[in-house]
Amino acid sequence: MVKVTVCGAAGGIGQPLSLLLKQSPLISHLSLFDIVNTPGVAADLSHINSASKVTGHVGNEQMEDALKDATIVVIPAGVPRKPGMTRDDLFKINAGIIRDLAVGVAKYAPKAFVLVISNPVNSTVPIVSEVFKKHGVYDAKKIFGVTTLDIVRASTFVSELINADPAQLKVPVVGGHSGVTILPLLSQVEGTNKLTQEQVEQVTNRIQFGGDEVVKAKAGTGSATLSMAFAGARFTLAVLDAINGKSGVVECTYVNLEADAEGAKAIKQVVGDDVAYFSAQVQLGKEGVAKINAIGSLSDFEKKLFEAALPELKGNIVKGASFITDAKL
Ligand SMILES: NC(=O)C1=CN([C@@H]2O[C@H](COP(=O)(O)OP(=O)(O)OC[C@H]3O[C@@H](n4cnc5c(N)ncnc54)[C@H](O)[C@@H]3O)[C@@H](O)[C@H]2O)C=CC1
Ligand SMILES: O=C([O-])CC(=O)C(=O)O
Repeated sequence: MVKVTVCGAAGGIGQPLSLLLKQSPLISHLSLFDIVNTPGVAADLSHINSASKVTGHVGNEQMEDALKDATIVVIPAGVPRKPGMTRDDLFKINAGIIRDLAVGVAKYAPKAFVLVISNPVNSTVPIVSEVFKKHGVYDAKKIFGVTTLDIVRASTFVSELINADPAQLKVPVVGGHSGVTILPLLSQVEGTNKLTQEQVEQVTNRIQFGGDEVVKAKAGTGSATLSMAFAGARFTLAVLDAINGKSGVVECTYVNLEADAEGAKAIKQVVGDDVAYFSAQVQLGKEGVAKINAIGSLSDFEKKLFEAALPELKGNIVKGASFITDAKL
């Protein structure tokens, strides 16, 4: 039995993400949790003729049923940005939402893989980790920040420039998931040597601020939901493939570097000892993180991007972790 619970399932990301997951034969029970509207979403999705069972759960009193025995918990719960806001501006509201959901997961599904979509990801992942530590159920190998949308965007934008197939083109994007902390490594992609430095800088900026492009176009009605649902489903299905024993599953994802002490060594040589969380190319296995791959070679331009990213990333991590370490749960 593979149960996947989506927390925030009635939202802009939650609904299309649940639709995509309903199509997967790897899932036997899709459990939809939110503070509103999940009975309707669940009734609707349950008419789709794929094998999985769909259940809807609303509010804290139904949280245990929603979460218990879950193999994977995906969390797109919380408020999205409006124009003019940074992802960090969401901390005020989303930190508390993520803390409370993490307490529920730590109590009712302590062995689940937790996939955090809610922003600011750079801080919400440390929040989940610290809650799990306080409950004595922490396993760094199983808690992931979903940065797949950065990878999806990078494949799209770069392939337009080098005339490649976007579905096949892999562009590593490491670091964090906000503005300058998003670090696309174009120099590692075959075919990008054709680009001028100006093109490299422009497309790097577009990847870093792709979220803002959508926020602006949606003009106050929210941020990326459909492309995020696609990216979230891709990452969830990759985790499921790895759980099912598929080898060679590698995705960029934001993890605590403790998840692979050996792999972390090479990364820390580049980012320093005091960066606890980093999105890297991660090999996924049955137990979660199997190996964190090295960052690889960087161009001079990319080295400068790292310098700009690290102070903000470290600040975001400390802000998230101390929200829990300084609190009583
Ligand atoms: N990691 C990434 O790449 C991306 C992250 N996001 C983030 O995802 C989050 C959700 O975005 P949208 O779906 O557009 O927002 P939305 O407002 O459309 O949906 C959020 C859902 O969360 C629910 N919710 C609120 N508090 C809850 C709680 N305590 N328990 C369960 N559910 C709760 C709401 O009722 C709502 O249905 C935002 O924080 C956004 O910034 C968005 C795009 C990309
Ligand atoms: O930009 C936002 O606020 C939502 C997000 O994380 C993204 O689209 O990458």
